[in-house]
Amino acid sequence: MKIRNKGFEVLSDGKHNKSVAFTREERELYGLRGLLPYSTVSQDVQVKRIMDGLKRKSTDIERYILLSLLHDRNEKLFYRVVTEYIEEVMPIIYTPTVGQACKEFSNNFKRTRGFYITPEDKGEISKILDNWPEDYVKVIVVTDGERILGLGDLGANGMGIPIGKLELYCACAGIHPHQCLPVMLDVGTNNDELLDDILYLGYPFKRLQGEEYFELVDEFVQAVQEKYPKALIQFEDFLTPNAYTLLNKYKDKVLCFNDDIQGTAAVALSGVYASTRITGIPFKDLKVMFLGAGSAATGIADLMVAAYMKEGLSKEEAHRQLWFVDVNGLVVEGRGDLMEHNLPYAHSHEQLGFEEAINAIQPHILIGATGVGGTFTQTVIEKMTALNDRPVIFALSNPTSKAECTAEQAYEWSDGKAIFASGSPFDMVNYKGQEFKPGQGNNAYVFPGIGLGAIICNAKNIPDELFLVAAKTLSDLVSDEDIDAGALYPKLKEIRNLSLEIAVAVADKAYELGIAKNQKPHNLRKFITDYMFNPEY
Ligand SMILES: NC(=O)C1=CN([C@@H]2O[C@H](COP(=O)(O)OP(=O)(O)OC[C@H]3O[C@@H](n4cnc5c(N)ncnc54)[C@H](OP(=O)(O)O)[C@@H]3O)[C@@H](O)[C@H]2O)C=CC1
Ligand SMILES: CC(=O)C(=O)O
Ligand SMILES: [Mg+2]
Repeated sequence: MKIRNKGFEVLSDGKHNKSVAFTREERELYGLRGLLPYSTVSQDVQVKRIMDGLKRKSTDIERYILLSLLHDRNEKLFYRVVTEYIEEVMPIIYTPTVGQACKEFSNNFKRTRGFYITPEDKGEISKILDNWPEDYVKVIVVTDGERILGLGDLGANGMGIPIGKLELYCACAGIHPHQCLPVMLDVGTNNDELLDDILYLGYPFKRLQGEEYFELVDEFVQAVQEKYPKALIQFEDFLTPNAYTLLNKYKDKVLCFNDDIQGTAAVALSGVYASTRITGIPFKDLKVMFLGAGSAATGIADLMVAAYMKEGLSKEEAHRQLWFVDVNGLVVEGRGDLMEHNLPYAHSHEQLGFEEAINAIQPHILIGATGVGGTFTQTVIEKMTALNDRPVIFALSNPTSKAECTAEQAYEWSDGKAIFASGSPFDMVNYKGQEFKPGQGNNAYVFPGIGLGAIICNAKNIPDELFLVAAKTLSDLVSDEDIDAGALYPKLKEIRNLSLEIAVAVADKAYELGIAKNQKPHNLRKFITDYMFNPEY
């Protein structure tokens, strides 16, 4: 470790600070004598102090604040805690608590993290980007805060999402923290409550829209390309029409992806693959019904089409296996209210309500991505159970309050038959004396590994093949023991290894496709392992 500062500056530099873990020699060297209490403790003991501190807090938002202050104070200790206790800590730094943290972002704002761009920066984004202190940014997560989880337009308060996603990049895939850049494209908000709140810290105007909006995003993308030409841009939580416009504009030219469309697709497809090991239904025969026809659901369907085609189905046959229901009922031909991404799935059929549609289509799998809690009612789950020995139910909406149904409801209403996964975590459920462990169908299982693979090989772009290979790799890592327990995903505590395996597969595929700009290392797995950030002192 190279530290140039002395004394208090060392202790207030989160990147290097070890606090009471500084040894006698280090205290002498960095001018810390007299500035710390006598005892020198190990990082293990510091981890224990933090975990004890978390237990003493009475709410998750207080735990979020404790961890966020730790992140500022001592980066390595923060990542040791997150890496070692990922199952306990992920629900705090990520969904569901990050939803609450975003709502309260302005109120709880203490120390800045990340980069803010507003319409006032037009023409100067490149210049102000020079204020960012790091030279080697590799991963950028950017949002404009218009669709934060299922919570709607949270404006600049949505900054909690890029921060949380990048924390997962470092903890789950070992990206180096100084190579991460959270970005808030603060183009205003249409949320009147925020605009009326004197504590709101964002750009206090209505959202920039149309041409001007896309020009600002374009200037940002160009500025990043110039300053950090190897950086991956992850678009996150944009409103669906903008999410698609931006993805279609940049996906072939820039190293980027939309996590809600493509990351979610990979994690859901992985769960679908795994479900076939439980139900015994061949993948190509699966009929899937989506509730919600936005970016998350359509992204999944589009990747499933590619997966079906790999199994020999034609594009048209693949589309026919996938059915959507939205607020206005079954998505069918001739409906005048559909968006472009819905059209391939608007089949010739009479228009029906959700429950009638389940009866008519008889899906094996139900995937909810509505952003509306409770939309999988008891009747819906009972209908799915009447049609299937083992109905597969994904309630993907976040945070927990927006889940289409809870884990407990899925198991109770299906009399223990449902194979269930949700976007936000649920605890184990005991139903009629049997223990059920719900899976977490969240893109957090895949985006860190996909991003790691893409930056390691310096991919030109991220085509669908890379998401397909990520999905397959993850599903192959679900153990027989997990499958026997009805789980669709491996245990979260294995996430670092899962991300490594996904990264290897993604980079390998990029080399095979000829889109990797870096030379292929002799031993790709070792090369990636050697790169990965280790939070131990
Ligand atoms: N688990 C995971 O990894 C991920 C989960 N998500 C979650 O998915 C949710 C949706 O995100 P996204 O697709 O981007 O949002 P969108 O707003 O694009 O999509 C929501 C869709 O649901 C429809 N809808 C709303 N209410 C109902 C209802 N009562 N019945 C049927 N359909 C309804 C909407 O119709 P209309 O437009 O007509 O209102 C729209 O088609 C969010 O909660 C988000 O947190 C997203 C990404 C990843
Ligand atoms: C998980 C995620 O990306 C979302 O809910 O938007
Ligand atoms: Mg998202």
